[in-house]
Amino acid sequence: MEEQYAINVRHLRKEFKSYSSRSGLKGAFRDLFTRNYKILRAVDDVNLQIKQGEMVGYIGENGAGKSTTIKMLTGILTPTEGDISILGMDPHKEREKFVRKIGVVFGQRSQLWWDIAVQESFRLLKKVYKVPDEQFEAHMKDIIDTLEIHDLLDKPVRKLSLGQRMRCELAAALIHNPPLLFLDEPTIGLDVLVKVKIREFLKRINKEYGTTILLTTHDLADIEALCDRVILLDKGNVIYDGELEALQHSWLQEKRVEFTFEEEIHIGELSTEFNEAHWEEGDKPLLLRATIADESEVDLSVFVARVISSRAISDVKINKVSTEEIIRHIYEEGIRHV
Ligand SMILES: Nc1ncnc2c1ncn2[C@@H]1O[C@H](COP(=O)(O)OP(=O)(O)OP(=O)(O)O)[C@@H](O)[C@H]1O
Repeated sequence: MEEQYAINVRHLRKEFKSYSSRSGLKGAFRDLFTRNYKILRAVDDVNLQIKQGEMVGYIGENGAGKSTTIKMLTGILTPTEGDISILGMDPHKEREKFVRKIGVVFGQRSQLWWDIAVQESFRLLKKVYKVPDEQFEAHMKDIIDTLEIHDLLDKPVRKLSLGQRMRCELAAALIHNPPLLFLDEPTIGLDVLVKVKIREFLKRINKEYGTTILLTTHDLADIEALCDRVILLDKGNVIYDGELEALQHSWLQEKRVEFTFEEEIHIGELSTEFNEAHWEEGDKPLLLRATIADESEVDLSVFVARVISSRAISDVKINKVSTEEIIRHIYEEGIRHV
C-alpha cells in the first residue's frame, strides 16, 4: 500500500547520556575507570503524521527537542526507539535514495563549501544529487531569480552576509527539487526584508510543487505566515498538534482591556464596582488591566463605556493577544480546551 504520509513517525525517542566529572584529584582518577552519567530524554514518545503538501511548524522552547527530532528525521542521528518512515523510506537504511528526496537547511550550519564560489557549490550538489542538465538549468534559473541571488553566485560563501548566505543555502537545498524540506531555524538572525522574501519563496514552492515543509523556528511570524498546523513540543513531548488558528482563537476569546487613569485608583475599589472583570496592576503607574473570562457573557463595549464614564481616563487599550503571548501562556498554564 502506498504510504499515506510524507512523514510518519511512531513512538520516537532519543536519549543522550551526559557524563559528569567527579571532583578532586581522587575523583578524576576514578573517572578514568568508571564515569558517572545521567540519561536525558531529549525526545520522548513523539508521534507525527504529516501529509504531502502540508507546511507544519514545529515549535517549542529552547531545549524542547526540536533539533534532535529533525536530526533523527533526516538520518543524522539514530533514534533510541521508534519508527520513522519518510516518503515511505527509512532515513538510515535507504540513505542514498533518501537524501535525493529531501532538502535540509540548518540555520546555524552551512552545507555550502566555504571557500568556493556559490555556483561551484551548486554544481557539486547537482552532481551529488544526479540532477539532469536541462532540469538543473530551468529550475535553478527560477530559484536564483526568486531568491535574488544572481549577483552572489561568483562570491565565495565566506564573503556573504548571513542573509545572503541563507538565501543561497535555501537554493542549495532545492537544487534537486525535493518533495520534502526540513528547515531548522531558516530565518534566524535575518532582517525583516530577507525573512519576508524567504517566506514568500517557501509559500510559492509549496503551492507550485506541493513541497511538504517541516519548519522549526523561534520566530512565530514565520509560523503565522506559513503554517496552518503547529506541533508544540515541551520537554520532548508533543503537547499540541493542530491549527494555529484554533490555538489563537481560544485565547482571543479572553477579553483584556488596559486603562490608564488620570489619577491613582485603588484596585480594590474597581474590583468591587466592576466585578465582571479581574483587575490587576499594569507595568506602568496609573495603568490597570481588566481581564474578562472567556466564557463570560459580558459585552466588552458596555463594560469599557461604564468604566470610562465613571473615572477620568487618559488612555484605553483593548488588547489583541499575540501569538508569542499565546505560546508563553501555554507554557505557563497548559492548553485549555482547544
Ligand atoms: N548531542 C547531544 N548530547 C547530549 N545532549 C544533547 C545533545 N543534543 C541535544 N542535547 C540535549 O537534548 C535536549 C534537546 O535539545 P534540542 O537541541 O533538540 O532542543 P531544541 O528544541 O532544538 O532547542 P533550541 O531551540 O535551543 O535549538 C537539550 O536538553 C539538549 O541539551
